[in-house]
Amino acid sequence: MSVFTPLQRDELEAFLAPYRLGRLRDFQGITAGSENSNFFVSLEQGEYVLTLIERGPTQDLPFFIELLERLHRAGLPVPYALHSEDGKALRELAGKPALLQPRLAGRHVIEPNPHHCAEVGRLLARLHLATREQILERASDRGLDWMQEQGPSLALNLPEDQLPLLRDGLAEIAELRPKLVALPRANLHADLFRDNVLFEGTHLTGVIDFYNACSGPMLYDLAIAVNDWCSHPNGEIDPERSEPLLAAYSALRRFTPAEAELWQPMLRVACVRFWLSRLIAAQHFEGTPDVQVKDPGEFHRLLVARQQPASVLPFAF
Ligand SMILES: Nc1ncnc2c1ncn2[C@@H]1O[C@H](COP(=O)(O)OP(=O)(O)OP(=O)(O)O)[C@@H](O)[C@H]1O
Ligand SMILES: N[C@@H](CCO)C(=O)O
Repeated sequence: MSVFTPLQRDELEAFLAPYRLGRLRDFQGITAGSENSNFFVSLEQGEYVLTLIERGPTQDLPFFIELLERLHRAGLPVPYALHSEDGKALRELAGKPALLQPRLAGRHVIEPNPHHCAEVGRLLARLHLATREQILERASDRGLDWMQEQGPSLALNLPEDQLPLLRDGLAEIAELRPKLVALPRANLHADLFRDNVLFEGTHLTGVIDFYNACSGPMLYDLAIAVNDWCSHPNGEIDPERSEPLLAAYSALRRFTPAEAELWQPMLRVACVRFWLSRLIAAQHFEGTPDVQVKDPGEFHRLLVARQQPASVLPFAF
């Protein structure tokens, strides 16, 4: 279970009182998640999720709050920070920045089918369309510069046979950087994995965990999503899932020729990003009880598979 900061009932009750949502019925730490501490909180007036922010610069929290507020107003199924009676959305609990959000319905889908993938494509297009005219600027703290900074030292601990792949991935990012940053931009979720989306049947009911959200090239969000939602266990892309995802997206926002040209490299950039962050997480938390560590090897496999042309962006229709 990934609860880095355990809570006592009385400190939680004191924290919740100013929301005026009734008495605390129950609360429990959430087992999923690997970055922040999350709790399901049952109050007399409903079900909520409490998040204690465990990493990242706290000066960025107003960005997340404003982005989610805007997406909520645009009708997207996202959590948003509730305000306490004195008007505060961002508060503090156990020495950590803390947010209380409505609990969204639905469950994570581990084995998505083409319908789930089409829903994810539509959701991403709606997110980009809702923000691209008036982008809330925030550079990712795990962006291209971060990859170039972290990559070489993380490479030192890699098995010999994995080194060239990472080195080539970083060289490609350095070479393509000017083209990548010139692609059409919007606000991005930047972490749209299966464990950040909720479904009831094939209906998408929630998108959570916006703590990697940033401004950047929209194509990057698609690459992240396709890598996670549409890959076979051997790392290869499954066109039965990637094509509906990309088609549903492009029905709402057409891809540009520049995006089509950079699609394969962008899939690789997204592999490098999560390969590196998982290597860091494994270094810090491997063997730590109750902390979920995701396999860095998964993104090694995906990056191997992405050396061959993997999927085509439907920019022509
Ligand atoms: N608003 C919400 N409504 C319903 N469930 C939620 C909500 N927020 C979080 N959860 C549940 O809590 C789990 C962990 O949340 P989250 O993914 O935000 O954790 P994290 O540690 O910040 O992220 P991650 O490891 O995915 O980067 C989710 O998988 C989901 O089951
Ligand atoms: N979604 C990420 C973890 C949070 O950034 C991963 O699967 O590595």
